[in-house]
Amino acid sequence: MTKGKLIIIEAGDGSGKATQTRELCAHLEREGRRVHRVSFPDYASESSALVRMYLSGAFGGHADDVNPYAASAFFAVDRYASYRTTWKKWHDAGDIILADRYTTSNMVHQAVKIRGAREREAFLDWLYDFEFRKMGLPVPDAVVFLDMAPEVADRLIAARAAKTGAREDIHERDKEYLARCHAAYLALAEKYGWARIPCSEGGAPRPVAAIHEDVWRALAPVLGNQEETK
Ligand SMILES: Nc1ncnc2c1ncn2[C@@H]1O[C@H](COP(=O)(O)OP(=O)(O)OP(=O)(O)O)[C@@H](O)[C@H]1O
Ligand SMILES: Cc1cn([C@H]2C[C@H](O)[C@@H](COP(=O)(O)O)O2)c(=O)[nH]c1=O
Repeated sequence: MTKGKLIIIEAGDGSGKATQTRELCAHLEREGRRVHRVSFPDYASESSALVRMYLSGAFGGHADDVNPYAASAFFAVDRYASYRTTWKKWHDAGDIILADRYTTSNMVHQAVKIRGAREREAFLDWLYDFEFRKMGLPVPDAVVFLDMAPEVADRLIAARAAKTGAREDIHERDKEYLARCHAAYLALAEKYGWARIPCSEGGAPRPVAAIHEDVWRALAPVLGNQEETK
């Protein structure tokens, strides 16, 4: 059976993933494509209980307090539940699935806790085996990395928090950790051929529509887009 396409929108915290996933979904819908959005963690589901405990500091107030294997398992289990209860049927039917974060977030946000290069590689091998082979989650067809400078993302998070009153989680409030994550995103994008889209210049975010145009163009070979951006 031909499965659908699984496209991942990845980036550091507050870098525009939800915004660009929405833009891409709306564009594909205008083209008459069958497309669905999912996002991880799946905060609305009870399957994310351990993730919520971890991010709110129940196991320690710093990201590095929780070993990456344990934390990765929390996120992977949440993904498995979402796949089996929600989007497997759409993927099996040949639809396009747009995911705001995926295993790729564990590859960055958990792997950076491991300082040694050899140990980090061993972790990435373990993670691939755990999520894709043992759990049977689908391997993405394409990964788009939104490259927003950490200091710009930080301002976007602060502006959003001022509007919504949302509290920063243990990852978001650790700026040194977020800078390590950004460096890891750059390295993994290069290593795995993720499409890197520059999202800020001169200390400011690029316009949402301009970023979307680049995302659209980057995905044309995978999605078979018929036309340029509208
Ligand atoms: N290119 C942009 N220019 C200006 N503001 C933006 C841009 N992209 C996103 N924003 C705003 O920045 C904030 C963060 O964006 P968004 O929620 O899309 O990021 P995210 O990566 O999904 O965040 P998180 O990692 O916290 O889930 C939102 O308030 C959004 O409206
Ligand atoms: C899915 C997933 C996420 N993470 C990390 C990445 C972020 O720092 C948080 C989630 O925060 P968001 O602002 O709600 O996107 O969790 C991870 O380490 N592993 C994962 O699989």
